[in-house]
Amino acid sequence: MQNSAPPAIVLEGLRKRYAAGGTLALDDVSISVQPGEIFGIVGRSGAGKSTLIRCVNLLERPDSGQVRVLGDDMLGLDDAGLNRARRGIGMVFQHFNLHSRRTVAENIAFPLEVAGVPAAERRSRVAEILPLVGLEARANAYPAQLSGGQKQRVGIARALASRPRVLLCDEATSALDPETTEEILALIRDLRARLDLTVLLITHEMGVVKAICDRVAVMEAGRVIEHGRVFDVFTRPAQPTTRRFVSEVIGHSVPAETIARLPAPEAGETRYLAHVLFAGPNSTRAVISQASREFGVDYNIVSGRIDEISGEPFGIMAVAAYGAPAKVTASLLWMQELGLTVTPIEEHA
Ligand SMILES: Nc1ncnc2c1ncn2[C@@H]1O[C@H](COP(=O)(O)OP(=O)(O)OP(=O)(O)O)[C@@H](O)[C@H]1O
Repeated sequence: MQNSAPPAIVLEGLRKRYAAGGTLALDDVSISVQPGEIFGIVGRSGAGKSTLIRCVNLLERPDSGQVRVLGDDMLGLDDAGLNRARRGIGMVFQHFNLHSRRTVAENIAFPLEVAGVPAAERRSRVAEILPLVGLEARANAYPAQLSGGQKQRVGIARALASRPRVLLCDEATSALDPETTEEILALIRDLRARLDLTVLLITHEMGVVKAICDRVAVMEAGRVIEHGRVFDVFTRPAQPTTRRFVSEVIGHSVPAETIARLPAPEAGETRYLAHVLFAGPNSTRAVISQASREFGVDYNIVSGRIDEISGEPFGIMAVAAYGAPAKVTASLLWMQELGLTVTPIEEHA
């Protein structure tokens, strides 16, 4: 998705402090999103994600820094300019934010009504959007009659009403069950391709990033601590926080019964359980047997599987290493130097 076109969104050196003397919600944050890209921002609660995404359409104003969207210098626009620019930026919310007394069609038409679009044009635009989100049959339903997934489809349709080129998704699937989450993510991916959208999303779930993002930035305490192609960040996370996020998705804990069946370490030895993740042509099996030979460490392979991100495969193994503590450590460091990612497995998880 990288290309030479100017970025659709550029955030540069953003700082934001809500209260004098309070902590920085954004501390020198810079990201740039290419046209057509799905860019994810992931972080724990309080990391600054909402503040950041709300700075894109200036629902929140940064104290300093630059915000450029589709070529507009957002902070330099007057009210009329800002209204125009905002029509090019749709936003989808976690809790849908629908009007309960308006039908699906009326909810979708709402932003057009606010923008003064004539009724006939509103109707034809709504008729155009409903099939895009699979809601043709529910035009006259009220939000209370819809499932969570359908409500979010309305939220997405409303965000698309003014034909934006940029879609901001603020935890758009966090209120949905896993199956509905998958459906909505597939819909967003499909709409990106059909409507040529650029998507910036925030989430606390690495599963969402793995499912649809091209690139990701990881936030912590108001800063971007790591960013890159999703495949690279998943297979070679550099920061401990990123490693924890990644292990949520690809390093599920090994069942206690499995661990109980593993031999105990002998006197003077240690047993170290880890996930070993590899990408590209490296054969994990060869690495494991070489590590065994060269470091005198026994590797017991507990489980192994192949997964993929954006069509690129990678392998993940759970291993138990047995040997003298210093040798086990040295062998694992050697694997990391080869580019494999080693994450400890909690024995009590
Ligand atoms: N309106 C506000 N007034 C004061 N402080 C705020 C406000 N909004 C956010 N904050 C503070 O700014 C920091 C970043 O919050 P933000 O909501 O951007 O993080 P987040 O990563 O989106 O977390 P969450 O998922 O919980 O919303 C936090 O310390 C938060 O308490």
